[in-house]
Order: sequence, then C-alpha cells, then structure tokens
Amino acid sequence: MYEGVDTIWMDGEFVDFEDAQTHVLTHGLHYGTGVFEGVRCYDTADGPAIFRWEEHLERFYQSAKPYDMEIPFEPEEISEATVELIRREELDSCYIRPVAFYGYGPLGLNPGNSPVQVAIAVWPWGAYLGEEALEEGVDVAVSSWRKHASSQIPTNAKTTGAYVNSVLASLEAKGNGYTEAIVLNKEGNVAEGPGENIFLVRDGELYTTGLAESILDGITRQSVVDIAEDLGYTVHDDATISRGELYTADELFFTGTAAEVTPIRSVDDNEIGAGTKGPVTDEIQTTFFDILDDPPAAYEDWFHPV
Ligand SMILES: Cc1[nH+]cc(COP(=O)(O)O)c(CN[C@@H](CCC(=O)O)C(=O)O)c1O
Repeated sequence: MYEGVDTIWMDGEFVDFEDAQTHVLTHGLHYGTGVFEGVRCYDTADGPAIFRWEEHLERFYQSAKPYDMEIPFEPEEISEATVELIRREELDSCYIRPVAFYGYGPLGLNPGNSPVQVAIAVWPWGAYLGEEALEEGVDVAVSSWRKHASSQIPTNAKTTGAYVNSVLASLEAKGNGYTEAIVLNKEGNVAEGPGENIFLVRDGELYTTGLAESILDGITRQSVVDIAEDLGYTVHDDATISRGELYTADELFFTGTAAEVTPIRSVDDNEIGAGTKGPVTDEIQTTFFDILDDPPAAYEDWFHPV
C-alpha cells in the first residue's frame, strides 16, 4: 500500500517513513484517544487538487473538541505541510491521512499530561472496495453489530478508538463472504456503512440517513446531495431508513472519501434493483467523477490546488 512513500510529516517535521514512530505507552494506542481525517487529492484537468480540503480540515479540528484535545498546529500549518508533503512525494493523486492523538505520557484515562502529537501521511489508494466495485457494485450484509449511538460516542467526530465498531462490522461481513457491511443504529434503523454513508433511491428520489441516525456527517455525502439537487433530483437528506427499505430499494450506493460513489448490488443476498449499478447511481457517479476530472466553475471552491 505504501510502496514508494518516503516521507511523513510528524509534529512539525518531515521525517523518513521508517522514522515516523511512537512509543508503546502512547495514550492513543491504549485508549483510542485520537482523531483523524480521510481526504483525497485528485489529478484534475487544472492540476492536482485536494477535494473539499477546507471542510475536512474543519472537521479534523472539530473532532478533537470532545476530547479537550488542542491540536498544537494552526490549520494553515497543517495545510502547508500537506501540500508540501504531496509535492515531495510527487503524487498527482493520493489519499491523505492526518491524525492527531494523545502521545507518550502517564497512562490513566485522563490524557491531560500526555502531549498531543500530529502526523500526516499520503499514499496512492485506488478503489476502496475493489476495482470492479465502482462499476459492478458490491454485495453487502447487515451487521449483527449495531452502530454506537451518538449519545455514547460523538458520531460526528472521527475518533480513532470509535472505529473498532466499524472494524467489527467489516470483519464480520468479510468473514461471511461479503464486501462490506451496513450497520443499523440502536433503534434498529439504518445508520451507514463502517466507513461510508449510504443513499437509497426509490421512485426517482434519493434518501440518505440524517445525523440523528448516529452517522458521520460525510463530506462526500454532502457533495452528492448538492450534485443530485443540481441535477434536479429530490433529495431527502434527513431520512430514517428501515432495514426492510434496504431490500425494496430501487437502488443503493455508498459514499465516502475512500469509497467515492460505490453502488450496492445486493443486501443479505437480496438483489437490489437489477442487481447492478442503477441508472440514478450511474448518473450521480458519472457526474461526481466528471467534476473531479475537470472541475466546473460552479464547484471550483471544492478544490484546493496543490
Ligand atoms: C463511519 C464513516 N461514515 C461515513 C464516512 C464518509 O465520510 P466522508 O469521507 O467525509 O465522505 C466515513 C469516511 N471513512 C474514511 C475512512 C476509511 C478508512 O477505511 O479508514 C474515508 O472514507 O476516508 C466514515 O468513516
């Protein structure tokens, strides 16, 4: 995955990949007290550009707040370091992973005396759910693991430790021969995927679960809502979707920085629609990738040049 990656930015310095280490008594390793972002840089017609960078950077700092975590760098410093790192790696497109965590200090739940460390890594990352997934769609299963509720962990924050919930759901799905999971919330309605938001198409209208369903407020989700509305679709972006509605949907698809727009062709072995990428999904996905390839003026503020 990291072939050819030489450098990582860590705590204000560019360091060699193999030197980007942390101590085994790092607070974040023991208690999951870290926050991160997943971002993509695309090789657009206007050159390499980071997609929705300002929104991702804002969410990075917001995610730290519930943990009293002061990220010891200004957004401008993180931004400059990220652009410089992409240039040093000579990548026209890449996945970008900023992470901030309570580092090496006295253990115990209170992280107060552990320093906050920050690192940024970039690497080429292709289709998250497999090369054929974007075209053919994926087979998914509803997980027996429920999404933790927003009353239990701030689901609008990308907390490293919270992702054990996603790991459990993803491991279960893959262990049972599916590509990905869909997780229900504690009410038993649809939340999202382990690392994706979810959209449902019914009678030509789009539905996506709202923040009250204990989901991450996905930036790709919001971008797809905007794109769909600009295409003239009615979008219900605060939907409650029952498990049964998954099976009777005309179309389903995931959205996410890593997943981009990935069609779902079956749920629990029930074919969705025609069992392949549906026409609305195809139009949304094609428009999404066209915007990434050659950003129209209307979307130019979605792109941060590298
Ligand atoms: C739980 C979850 N829900 C929705 C999304 C989509 O959010 P956005 O990227 O802002 O559209 C992601 C991103 N998942 C990231 C991490 C994936 C990983 O395996 O790590 C990502 O897509 O980068 C989630 O982790």
